[in-house]
Amino acid sequence: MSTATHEETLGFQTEVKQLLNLMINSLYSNREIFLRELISNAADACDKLRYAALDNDALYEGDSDLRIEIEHDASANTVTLRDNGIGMNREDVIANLGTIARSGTAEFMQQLTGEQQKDAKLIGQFGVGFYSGFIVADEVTVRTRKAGTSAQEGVEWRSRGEGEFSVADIERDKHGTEIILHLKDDAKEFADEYRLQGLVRKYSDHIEVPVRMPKIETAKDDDGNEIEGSEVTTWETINEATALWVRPKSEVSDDEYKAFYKHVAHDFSDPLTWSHNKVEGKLEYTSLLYVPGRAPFDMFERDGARGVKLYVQRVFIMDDAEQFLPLYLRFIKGVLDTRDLSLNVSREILQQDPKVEKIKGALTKRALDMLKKLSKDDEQYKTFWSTFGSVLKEGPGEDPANREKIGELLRFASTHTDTAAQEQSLAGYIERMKEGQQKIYYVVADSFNAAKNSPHLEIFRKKGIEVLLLSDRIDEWLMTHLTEFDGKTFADVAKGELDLGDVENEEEKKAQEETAKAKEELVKRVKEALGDGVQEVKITHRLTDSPACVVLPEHEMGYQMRRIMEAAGQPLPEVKPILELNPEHALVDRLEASDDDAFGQLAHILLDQAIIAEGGHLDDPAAYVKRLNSVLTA
Ligand SMILES: Nc1ncnc2c1ncn2[C@@H]1O[C@H](COP(=O)(O)OP(=O)(O)OP(=O)(O)O)[C@@H](O)[C@H]1O
Repeated sequence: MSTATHEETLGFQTEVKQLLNLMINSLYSNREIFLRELISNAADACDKLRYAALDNDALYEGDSDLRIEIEHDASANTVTLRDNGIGMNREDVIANLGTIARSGTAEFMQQLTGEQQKDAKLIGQFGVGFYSGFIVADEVTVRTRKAGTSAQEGVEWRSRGEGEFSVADIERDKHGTEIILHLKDDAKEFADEYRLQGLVRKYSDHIEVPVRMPKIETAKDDDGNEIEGSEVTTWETINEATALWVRPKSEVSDDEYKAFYKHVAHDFSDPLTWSHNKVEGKLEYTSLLYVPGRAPFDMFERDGARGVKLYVQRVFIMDDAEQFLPLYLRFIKGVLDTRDLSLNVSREILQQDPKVEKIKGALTKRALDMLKKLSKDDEQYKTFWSTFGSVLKEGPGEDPANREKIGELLRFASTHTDTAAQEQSLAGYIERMKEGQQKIYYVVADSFNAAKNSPHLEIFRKKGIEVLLLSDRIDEWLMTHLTEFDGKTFADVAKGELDLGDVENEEEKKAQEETAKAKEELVKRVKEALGDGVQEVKITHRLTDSPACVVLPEHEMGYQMRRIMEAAGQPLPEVKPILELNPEHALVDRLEASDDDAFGQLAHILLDQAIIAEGGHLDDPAAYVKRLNSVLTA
């Protein structure tokens, strides 16, 4: 090494002193990040040289093989990081390694409280960069030369991190930067090959610049003894050195995408599909999102692992960054790599950063588009729906802005096929709608069979109108949020007035009114007999086979939701049903012809049966059995 000349000692900018102090105190428990920070700077320097060399190949000085090298010396307690990137001249060194040039730095420093935890969060937001070397080192030496300058224009920077630093001119034959960390006594653990390798793999695996470490091999004689002086150093690349998501889509094979998925998701099976996107402009990010082929064991655990692996400029930041996708897409796995966040971003900061919301919005759209594409493949989509459909049903409630897009992805069982398989899309339903039908009809019950055989479907079946058969626990909740799709509203066939729209003609409607009028007396008698047990009694044309059914007022909570809430220990005010009678039914005729005593018995039986058919529980089942038996034996 040549002698240093033009040596001067300079003071750090006040903010640097504050930052150094703070960092050393608040980041102690997280100090291994120094390596990530320095590798990241070195990789940036390589990126910058690569970019500059696009116009001027000579900047490579014959060495275009960009790389980062890490060496350690356990006896001297040093760790050295070397890159052959852009390097710095004297002016750069003083500006970059003596000040913090970012605007707003002084204001930022004023927010610091001296409280370790709070400050650690803030500092994460700020970014510690080069100065993080002082978390583990009590002295840092930087030797650097800017690519394209002469060997005499090298610079050496030294500091103990205590308020001042020295700079001197040196001769340096290679461009690029070398940083020597003289480790503190309590940080000697980092002068260890395996520790360093582990950290490189943990944090910098997908930095595309190779990070190399020396491997010293010694020749052996015939007896297996090492031959002195025969040591040969070879350089071994420690990281994978390919950021898969950075490569253009056209250059990545399906097998590579699948292999990478297994690595990211810790899954042994293949993903169903993926979506790889690079976005430039106001937001700059690359995302690679996957739909797994199977559900993780903790999908329904609220604090189970979810979210994407977050990288900032190809540097790994955190696993399970759940802020970038909504909860109803918690099954999506993948990587987000962005330039818009700081390397030291923490979970707390992610919650506050408005850029995070924007990226989340964009990723949500990507994920929904990916699912839409997947839905074109019936077989694949069946697998997806049976695995994750019930999670996706949380979507309309959680994300009203994307309700329509989510609506396109939903699949239901329906009277179209009358099977339990949830395979009908809303678009398919709308295509099959009857002329004059304005609404999408559905019924909710505790089980598929209860839904399928609900008396409320009778008129719909007769008229050939399709009804969605809903029986998942989440369905009623879903339907309170899914109020509209493609301009069509939804109607629960067991609630409110039956409205078949223009499917019924004027003549039918008139005939119904006449029947209702003719049965006014019957309705009055039934109401008197049932008293408080019902809210109202009506003549209905919903039914063809059953004598009666119970209906809830339009905006009342449905029976399925009531039962779920009651089971969860939530008391709900009692709701009285509306009893609707089928005027065409023989039992209703019999009721009408009965005398007072038998009339009362039969009216109660009809009400109780209608409740049972609905999947409801009777208040007094023994009384029902008794009444039924007395009618049967009469
Ligand atoms: N290995 C390097 N080669 C060339 N320049 C470097 C190197 N390391 C640091 N620098 C220069 O020093 C500057 C300051 O680095 P520092 O890490 O403190 O902040 P930063 O990289 O700008 O931001 P961040 O806090 O996000 O890391 C860098 O912007 C870069 O110009």
